[in-house]
Amino acid sequence: MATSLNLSSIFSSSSRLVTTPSSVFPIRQRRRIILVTSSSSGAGGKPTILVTEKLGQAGIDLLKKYANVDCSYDLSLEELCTKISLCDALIVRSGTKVGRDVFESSRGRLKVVGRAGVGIDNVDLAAATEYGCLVVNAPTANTVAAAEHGIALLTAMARNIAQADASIKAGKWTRNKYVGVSLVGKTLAVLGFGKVGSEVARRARGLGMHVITHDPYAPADRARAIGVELVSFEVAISTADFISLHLPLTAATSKMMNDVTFAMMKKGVRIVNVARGGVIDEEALLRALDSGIVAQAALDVFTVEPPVKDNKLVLHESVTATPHLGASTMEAQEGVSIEVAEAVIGALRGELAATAVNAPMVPLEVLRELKPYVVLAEKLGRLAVQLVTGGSGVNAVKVTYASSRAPDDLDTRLLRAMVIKGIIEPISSVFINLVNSDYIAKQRGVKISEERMVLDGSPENPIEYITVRIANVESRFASALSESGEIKVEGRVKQGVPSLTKVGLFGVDVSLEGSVILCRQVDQPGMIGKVASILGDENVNVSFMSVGRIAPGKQAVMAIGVDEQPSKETLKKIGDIPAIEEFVFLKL
Ligand SMILES: NC(=O)C1=CN([C@@H]2O[C@H](COP(=O)(O)OP(=O)(O)OC[C@H]3O[C@@H](n4cnc5c(N)ncnc54)[C@H](O)[C@@H]3O)[C@@H](O)[C@H]2O)C=CC1
Ligand SMILES: O=C(O)C(=O)COP(=O)(O)O
Repeated sequence: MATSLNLSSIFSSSSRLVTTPSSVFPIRQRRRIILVTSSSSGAGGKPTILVTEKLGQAGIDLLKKYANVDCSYDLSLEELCTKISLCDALIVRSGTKVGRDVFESSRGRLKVVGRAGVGIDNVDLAAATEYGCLVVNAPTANTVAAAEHGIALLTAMARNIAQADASIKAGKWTRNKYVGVSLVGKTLAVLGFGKVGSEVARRARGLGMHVITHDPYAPADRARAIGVELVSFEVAISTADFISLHLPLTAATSKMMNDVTFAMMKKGVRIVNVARGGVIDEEALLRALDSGIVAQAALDVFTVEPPVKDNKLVLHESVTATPHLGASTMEAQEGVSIEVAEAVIGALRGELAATAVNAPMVPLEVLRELKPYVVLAEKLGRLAVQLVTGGSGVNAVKVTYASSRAPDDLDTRLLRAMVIKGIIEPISSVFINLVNSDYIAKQRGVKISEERMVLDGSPENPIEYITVRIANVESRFASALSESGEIKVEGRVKQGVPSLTKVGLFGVDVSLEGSVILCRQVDQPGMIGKVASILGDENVNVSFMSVGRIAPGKQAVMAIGVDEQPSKETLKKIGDIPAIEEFVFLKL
C-alpha cells in the first residue's frame, strides 16, 4: 500500500482534504499525496463502495473488509445517478462515463472515484474537483499488460495473424495473400514515452527494431538508457515504418493523427493504437488506409466504445482489432484491483495516498511537517470569518506566512486551502478540501492573496506565525480590527499546539481548541475572576485565559478558551459586567 499518514483526526468531521498532482494525467511518476477524508456513512456505519465494472477478486476482497461493496455492472446513466447518492466511493474502469450528472446526483456524498486503470478520460475531472471529490487511479499495475498487447498487435499485424486465422477457419488455405512484413531493422516511432511507451520501446528493441520516440516531457537520459532516440513529432511520424501510440487523450492529443499528419507519414506506414481511440481521427484513418498511406492498423481502442456494429475500421481488411483488451490479463487485473482498492480505502479513511489525479501534489515529508500549521490555518480562517458582521460579505482575504525559510522552501497550497475552508465552510453549505478550495473561493468571489514575511533566524520551524486578514468588512468585535481597518488574527504553533496569539492590535495567548470568548474591557484587576466565576457557575470548563493589553490601565482583550458552548444567559451575564465594552463568542 502507498505510504500513508492519517491526518483525519485533525479535521472536523465534515472535512476532507486532498493533495496531488496538478496535471490531469500523470505525466511523470512523482510521489504524490492525497490527504483525506472524514466520516463515511453507510449501513452498519461502513462506507458504501459502488463497483460498476468487473474488478479483480483480490481488490473486491480488500474492499469488503472495509466497506459495503455493491458490484452492479452495466448500469444505465440513470441507474448510476440513482445509486450514487447512496455511495461514498465509486470504482470504474474505462467503460463507465463518470460525468457531471454523476457528481451532481451524489449530492455531496461521493468522496472518491477510483479508476481501476490508467486513463481517466472517462471521468469529468473538472466536475469532480468542483464537487470536492477526489479521483484516484491505478497507474502502474497494467503497464506491462498494455505494453505486451501493443507488441502482440504489432507482430500480429505485421504477419496478418488475425486475417489468416479467419481465413483458415473459413476453410481456406491462402498462403500468398498473407505474406507479411518483417520487423527487424525497421523504424518504430513510439509516441508517448511514459510507462507503457517505454516498455513497448524496450521490447521492440529486443525484436531488432530501430526505435525512436516523441514525448515533450520525457527525459532524454531515460530514452538513451534503453537505446531509444528522442525526436520531434515531425521526425517521428515522417521517418517511421511503424507508429505505436501511447499518449493520454487530452485536448492536445485529441485527433493528433489526422489528414494532415497522415499526409506527412511514409507511404505504407503501419499504426498500432493501444492508447485511446480519440487520439486518431477515425474518418481520416479510413481515408489513409484506402489511399494506401497507411498499409495496416492494429486498434485496441476506439473513439466510441463499443464501436457501432458496422464500424468501417473494425471491418476493414487491413485493420486488426481487439475490444480494449490492453489491460486484460489475469495478472494486471489482479494488480489493478489491489492498487485501486488500497487507494480508495485510504482516501475514505482519511489517509494520504499517492495516486490522486485532481489535486495539487504535496510531498509526504512536507505534509508531516505542516500538520499542526494546517490546523492553525483552518482555525484562523474560522475565527476571522466569525468576527465579520453578518451581511458584510467576505471578498478579500490576505494570508501572511512569517518564516525564516526561503520562500521556495515553503509549500503553502495546503495552508491556503485550509484558510479557505475555515472561512467559507461556516458561512455556506459546501464542504471544502484541497481538491476544490481554490475553485469554491473563486466561485464565491473570495480573493485570497498570500504574502511571505522572511524572518531572520534558524529555519527550524517551517512557519513562525500565520496572519489572516479580511479587508473591506465590518467587525462584530471592533477590537479585532488592525490599524488599517481589516479584521486581523494571528496564530502560532506552540509545542505542537495551534494557538491564537493576536487579535487586531492585542496580543493574546489561547490554544485553539474548543471555543473562544473574546472580551474587550478596561484593564483592571479582578476581571479574569469575574468571568471565570460566571462560567464556573454554569459548569462551563475554562481551558485557557489570557489578557492582552495596550498599556496598563488602558484597554485590554481577554481571550477565554472554553470546552463547552455557554448558554445565551451566561454570555449575557458576561456582557453585563460593567467593565466589558464588547465581547464575542467564537466556535472553532
Ligand atoms: N488499451 C488499454 O487497455 C490500456 C491503455 N492505456 C493507455 O495508454 C496510454 C499511456 O499510458 P501510460 O504509459 O500508463 O501513461 P503515462 O502517463 O505513463 O505516459 C503517457 C506519456 O505520454 C506523454 N505525452 C503527453 N502528451 C503528449 C504529447 N502531446 N505528445 C507526446 N507525448 C505526450 C507523457 O509525457 C507521458 O510520458 C494512456 O492513454 C492509457 O490510458 C494504458 C493501459 C491499458
Ligand atoms: O488503464 C487504462 O487506461 C485502460 O485503458 C484499461 O482500461 P480497462 O480498465 O481495461 O477498461
